Amino acid sequence: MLSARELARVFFAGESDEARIVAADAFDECEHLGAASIAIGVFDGVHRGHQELIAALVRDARAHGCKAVVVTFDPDPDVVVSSSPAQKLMTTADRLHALAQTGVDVVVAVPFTPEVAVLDHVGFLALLSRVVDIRSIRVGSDFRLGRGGASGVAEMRAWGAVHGVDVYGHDLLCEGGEAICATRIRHELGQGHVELAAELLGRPYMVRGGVIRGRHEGSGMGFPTANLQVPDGIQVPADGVYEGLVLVDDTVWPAAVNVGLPPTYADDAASAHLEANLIGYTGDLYGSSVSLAFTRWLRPSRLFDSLDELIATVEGNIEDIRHNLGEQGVSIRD
Ligand SMILES: Cc1cc2nc3c(=O)[nH]c(=O)nc-3n(C[C@H](O)[C@H](O)[C@H](O)COP(=O)(O)O)c2cc1C
Ligand SMILES: Nc1ncnc2c1ncn2[C@@H]1O[C@H](COP(=O)(O)OP(=O)(O)O)[C@@H](O)[C@H]1O
Repeated sequence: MLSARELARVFFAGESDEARIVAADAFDECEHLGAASIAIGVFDGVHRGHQELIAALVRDARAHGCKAVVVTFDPDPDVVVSSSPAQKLMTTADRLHALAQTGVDVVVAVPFTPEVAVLDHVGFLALLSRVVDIRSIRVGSDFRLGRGGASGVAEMRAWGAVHGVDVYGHDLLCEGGEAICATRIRHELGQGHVELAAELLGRPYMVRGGVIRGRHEGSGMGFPTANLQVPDGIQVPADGVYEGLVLVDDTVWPAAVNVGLPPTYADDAASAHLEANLIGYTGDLYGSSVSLAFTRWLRPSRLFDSLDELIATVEGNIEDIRHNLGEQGVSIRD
């Protein structure tokens, strides 16, 4: 099992080192924050590439003797401008929370309204100047802003030259010869490659959800499962069986996870689509909110001819996980 500190990081459950968050609904009333180096982006996933860019932002701020401010959007612009938005790696709340743990001073969420969507860099930077006195700007080298992506690094540099603001186009961090980006991570999750996704993210992929009632058959089979309802629009890894970690209150439990309609019970509408057996847990989870991190792909879900075979196979998976992650919960506050 990971250390308490690492587990807290997986679930963004740390309480220290948190930056101030100016949420989108507080943007209009936000007081002026003073001089700042800023980074602008959506930052879905807050993956290793984002983390590297933000570490460079913190250095920019130090060099300019001012605050480090991450500027992001709520909602994710893709949800507003695209007719078929991608599944997201994080809710906005988690995105802001994860950004607030990167060592910056402030995270500002700009409300992504239709009016903001049409602004080019000149209009957008004027809007931002209401809350910060911009000293430097750092964006990914492929960054685009405005209607049809009208403004990029070159346009922002030209603006910076006039206003005495340094503009840095940050080279995208690569892994395996390819840039790390949210689309790539979504693709890997869609293939069930949760270990590769974790390598790109810098931590295991995590979703949160409420525990709902299922067919109540798990307990009878010897492995009760918490059925999770993940918010709409949030990506879930490909159907299959995984090893995972589940956070309940302050405790992380090793877990055996099934994603997708169980093939053996596919015609039962009450079957769970995402369920986890928490190893070592006894109690009632109905109605509670839990977080689930995917640590290892185990096998595809399959159709079993007999119940005994299903139970023996799942018990084998649980045994494997118990061996790998232990057989009890670990507090993240230790
Ligand atoms: C680790 C794990 C692996 C599972 N693998 C399969 C599988 O391969 N095929 C299948 O039909 N169901 C599989 N299941 C789902 C079980 O059939 C399901 O937990 C059981 O039917 C209870 O459903 P309920 O929670 O809706 O009562 C798996 C469940 C778990 C927790
Ligand atoms: N170790 C455990 N792992 C998961 N859920 C557990 C565990 N122990 C008790 N539970 C409880 O049992 C419920 C699951 O029981 P189950 O028979 O599978 O019913 P359902 O079909 O409603 O999920 C969970 O929602 C939770 O409240």
